[in-house]
Amino acid sequence: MPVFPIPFDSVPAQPPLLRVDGLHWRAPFDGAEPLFAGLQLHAGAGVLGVIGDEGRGKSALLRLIAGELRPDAGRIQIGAPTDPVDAAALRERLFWCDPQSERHDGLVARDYLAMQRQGRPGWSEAALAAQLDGFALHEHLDKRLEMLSTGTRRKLRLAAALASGATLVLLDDPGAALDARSQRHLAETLRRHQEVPAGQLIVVTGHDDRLMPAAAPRLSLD
Ligand SMILES: Nc1ncnc2c1ncn2[C@@H]1O[C@H](COP(=O)(O)OP(=O)(O)OP(=O)(O)O)[C@@H](O)[C@H]1O
Repeated sequence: MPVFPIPFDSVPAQPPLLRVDGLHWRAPFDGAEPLFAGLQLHAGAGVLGVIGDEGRGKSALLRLIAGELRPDAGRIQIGAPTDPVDAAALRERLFWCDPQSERHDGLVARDYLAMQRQGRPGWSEAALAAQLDGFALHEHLDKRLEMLSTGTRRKLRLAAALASGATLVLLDDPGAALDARSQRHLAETLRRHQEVPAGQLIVVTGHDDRLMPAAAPRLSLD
């Protein structure tokens, strides 16, 4: 297992939207190696790729950033240091697109989207429409999530993430289980976002950087 520190500044000229300082974490089971030992990561608006083989800690890093896992040591800050830290403010700032989640599977797709829209002042109907077109989701909007294929469910979650307007969007292995057309659409969406990031950071994990815009910075966990 790799052990860091990695000094990493994706776009040093911009104010960071994500700061990870001195992150230490190991999985809570006997014999687990530390996955992060002093990770430093400051990233500004745009796309950040987190690349690594199986088990390198890509999902764990996103869960640590999302607050689902507790760091053993270190600080994680989303947005400016002066931003409020209550749950509503965090919801505005963060969209965590967890592909493993089954939380919303009983909802009809358009109700899932309506629920995700709540409490997100940056939500964009235009961005949502572009994602529904790009991922060919219109015909699925009246179905419950549990009736959808794995790929379609993932596309629906990605559409919500990309419409959310959250300051920080975390996409865990978004290319997995996507058809070729959807992969092209996602790569194009990320490329455009890298060109015009509009104050938003999208963190994308993957085993390789196929989906990443050429200009986007990468953090390798290998
Ligand atoms: N929520 C968790 N609780 C306990 N251990 C975890 C948790 N998430 C990950 N781990 C452990 O951390 C290690 C890294 O797993 P992780 O899923 O982050 O890797 P990954 O790079 O995302 O791999 P993959 O490409 O296979 O998804 C594994 O040993 C895993 O068992």
